[in-house]
Amino acid sequence: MPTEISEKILSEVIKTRKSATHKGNYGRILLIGGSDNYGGAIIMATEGAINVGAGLTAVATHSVNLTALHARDPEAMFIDWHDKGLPALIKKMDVIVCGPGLGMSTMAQQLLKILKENVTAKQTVVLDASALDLVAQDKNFLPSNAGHLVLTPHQMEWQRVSQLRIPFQTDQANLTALKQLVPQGNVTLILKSNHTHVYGEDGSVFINPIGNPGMATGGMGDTLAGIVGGMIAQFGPDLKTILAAVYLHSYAGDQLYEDNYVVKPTALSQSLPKIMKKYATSLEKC
Ligand SMILES: NC(=O)C1=CN([C@@H]2O[C@H](COP(=O)(O)OP(=O)(O)OC[C@H]3O[C@@H](n4cnc5c(N)ncnc54)[C@H](OP(=O)(O)O)[C@@H]3O)[C@@H](O)[C@H]2O)[C@@H](O)CC1
Ligand SMILES: Nc1ncnc2c1ncn2[C@@H]1O[C@H](COP(=O)(O)OP(=O)(O)O)[C@@H](O)[C@H]1O
Ligand SMILES: [Mg+2]
Repeated sequence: MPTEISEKILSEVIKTRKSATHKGNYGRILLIGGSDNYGGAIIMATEGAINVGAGLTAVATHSVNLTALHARDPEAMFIDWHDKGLPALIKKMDVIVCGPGLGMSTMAQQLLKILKENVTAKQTVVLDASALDLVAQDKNFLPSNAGHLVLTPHQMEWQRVSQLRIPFQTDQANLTALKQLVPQGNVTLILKSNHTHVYGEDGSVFINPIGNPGMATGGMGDTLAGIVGGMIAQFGPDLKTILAAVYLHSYAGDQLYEDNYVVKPTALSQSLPKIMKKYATSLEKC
């Protein structure tokens, strides 16, 4: 039976910030994605990362997305995904999130190749959306040399990657498929649904008991990918950080759903700093 993630994970993971710190202490994150059709996806992922407090956030995307990105999020740095400086930038990062709105083009494939060639064991890679669909087509795209991998498929993306049809995605089958995909085991699977399951590298299984159907709207998973990346950038790639990120996303969604019919991903991101302050403060008082 999976263990339920509970509210206490938030105060366990979210730390009150110390005075003698600067942005470099809260992690560097690069988000890669956003084709000419799907710019919104990488912007929503970026908003997730910025609003959980990543210290420095950079975005590698199609140049057509620059104005929209900077109009919404001047906190984010930008690099054209064709830029020859991308490999050097990847090397400077703590966390790389790849996939939201990436698409399936030759360029998208090239970007995954560049990521794989430049990532090191000190870094965490979060793969979402199109990046997972490309891995489903060719397992060589998996950046297995990263120190830690986090995969965030929805059920259909996981079907494509694991070859397990949705009704057959049981915890045991998912763990077996994950082991086959990443035999070295430095991987966490966040299998998204109305009650997301999280599979740790030690074979542990967790279920998220919260969340709501107001969250069933395009961009909600992109936002989660950014939240997961931003939390790891600050608090490290432990399973607890990942569980806290999943819980926080749904907790914020539930707060908004109390008096909104639909939960907009951008509104969810806006609400995160206040929620995090509350949980960090409660730890301070202990
Ligand atoms: N604003 C933007 O720029 C946005 C851009 N986006 C970008 O679009 C790209 C494609 O990603 P995608 O997720 O939209 O398409 P795909 O992978 O084909 O999945 C849909 C298929 O899976 C099925 N399905 C079954 N179970 C499911 C489940 N639990 N959750 C979800 N789906 C489930 C589902 O079933 P059906 O609806 O038919 O019942 C359907 O057949 C990717 O790069 C992404 O980042 C989006 O992020 C949106 C906002
Ligand atoms: N009915 C629901 N109840 C709870 N959470 C939901 C529901 N529908 C969607 N979600 C959440 O929204 C997110 C959807 O992810 P995904 O399908 O990748 O969205 P997108 O690709 O459009 O950004 C997941 O985190 C999922 O858990
Ligand atoms: Mg998605």
